[in-house]
Amino acid sequence: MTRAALHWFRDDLRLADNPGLAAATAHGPTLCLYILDEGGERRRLGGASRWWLAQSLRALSASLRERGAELVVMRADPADLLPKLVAEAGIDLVTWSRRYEAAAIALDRDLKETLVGAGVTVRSFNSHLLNEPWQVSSKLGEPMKVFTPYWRAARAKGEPAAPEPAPQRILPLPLPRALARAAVDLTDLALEPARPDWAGGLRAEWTPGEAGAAERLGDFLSGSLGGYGEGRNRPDCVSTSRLSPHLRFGEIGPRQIWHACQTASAAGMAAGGASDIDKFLSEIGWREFSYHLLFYNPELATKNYNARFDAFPWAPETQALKRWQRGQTGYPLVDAGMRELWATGWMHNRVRMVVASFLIKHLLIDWRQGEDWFWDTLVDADPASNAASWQWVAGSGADAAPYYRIFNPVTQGEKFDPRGDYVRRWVPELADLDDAAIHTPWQASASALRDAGVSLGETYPMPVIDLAFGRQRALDALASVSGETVLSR
Ligand SMILES: Cc1cc2nc3c(=O)[nH]c(=O)nc-3n(C[C@H](O)[C@H](O)[C@H](O)COP(=O)(O)OP(=O)(O)OC[C@H]3O[C@@H](n4cnc5c(N)ncnc54)[C@H](O)[C@@H]3O)c2cc1C
Repeated sequence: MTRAALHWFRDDLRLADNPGLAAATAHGPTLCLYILDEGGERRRLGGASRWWLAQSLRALSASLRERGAELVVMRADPADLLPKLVAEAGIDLVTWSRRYEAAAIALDRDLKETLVGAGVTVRSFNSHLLNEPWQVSSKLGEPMKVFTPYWRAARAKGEPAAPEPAPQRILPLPLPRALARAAVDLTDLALEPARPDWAGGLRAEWTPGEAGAAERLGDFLSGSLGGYGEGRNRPDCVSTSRLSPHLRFGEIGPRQIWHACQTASAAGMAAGGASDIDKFLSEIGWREFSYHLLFYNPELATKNYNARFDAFPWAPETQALKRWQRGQTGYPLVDAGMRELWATGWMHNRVRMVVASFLIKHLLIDWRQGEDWFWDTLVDADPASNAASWQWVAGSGADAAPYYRIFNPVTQGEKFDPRGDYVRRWVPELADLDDAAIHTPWQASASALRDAGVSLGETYPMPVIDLAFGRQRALDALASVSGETVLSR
């Protein structure tokens, strides 16, 4: 029997450290396939993610071509397409990297059953995580609910396997003639915005694809890893790796990041010391923990992890949500973050926490509205990390920040953007205010505002809500569902 393989690319858009691709190409001529599947139960990708996906597929296609293969792209229901394709092409091995959302798991399970029933070998692999959700558990064998013991247990498992290099050459398996017409050009997928083309800021900021991810990692290890433990809180400098969208689409995997940290450190090439590396890897640990939570709580993006929050008295829909989305709340740090998100598809973690807390607590808007907006606008919108992080800020999640921890956008700005550089970059109409007023324009004197060319209510909005009022309203709302009275602190 001739040997022929198919590797189905999904959230593993890379050649190196891709064990499914390696197994397929070692088996025989390989069909490299990506399917855009928008019909099933899986959540449709948001706009920024669709843009990223288009660039990433383009990069993957070019790397495959350099190694002799083609990326075949189709828009289809995988449950229909794959059995037909495998039969037509005489494929006897199908490989893929595992996914962890309930709808994807169900699809993969059913498909595997069908293919195996047809005599095809199906092999699935882990390329997305250091540890798959079921590999870490409490001493009683139960899912973990608290990050610190989770991460301790994960680290106790030892070093992750060393990443495999990319295959040098790939023997291509041509698409059978009967299905050739089902293949589409990337542009036919209409993943990128046309009119209006809002992606200019994304293009300027990012280089999607495996090579772009490797470059980001290299720059980080020799740059902002130094002092990461402290610096990671500063949105006014490049203080973190910005690897999140690359990880989201599997252009790089956590095993590669882990080993690159160790190698750079051993070679004296890492800008940071052991504590910076530990802190950085523990952030990768939060990503792992989020997948652990998602796997055991498939409705993490829509349902309160802590059911006590089901009765939470959210405020009725107002214009406030729109003002938050557009970066027009009148609080400079919040507005800077929301505008950075709109322009680049990304926002610094510290600012994500501040804008999320402001929406949920000061504006009393259901965290799901914020999660949804981030899902549409983030290039790193991730089914696990986005949902887990929103629930973390809301206080409804696992190991969450207590609901009564309410970030004050003014003091957060003064602490983490002390000279106002971040605000000046993203809220240019405030650029000429002096440092003392940059986070509180409504408190500036009339002459300071005039000198800076700021006219409140015209060139920049008045605050959408009074902070003390919003804070107390949030605490009262909490008391109504928990019976806890939290004194203002
Ligand atoms: C409300 C809210 C929503 C978020 N939504 C997402 C999301 O959709 N996708 C996403 O990847 N991250 C999300 N995060 C987590 C975090 O903000 C981003 O991962 C981080 O800002 C990405 O920047 P970086 O790559 O420079 O991070 P670095 O500091 O360089 O961290 C390295 C990697 O660790 C992971 N990581 C870091 N912090 C976290 C965290 N708190 N939770 C989970 N993983 C983390 C990311 O994969 C990141 O790339 C969210 C945080 C909040 C508060």
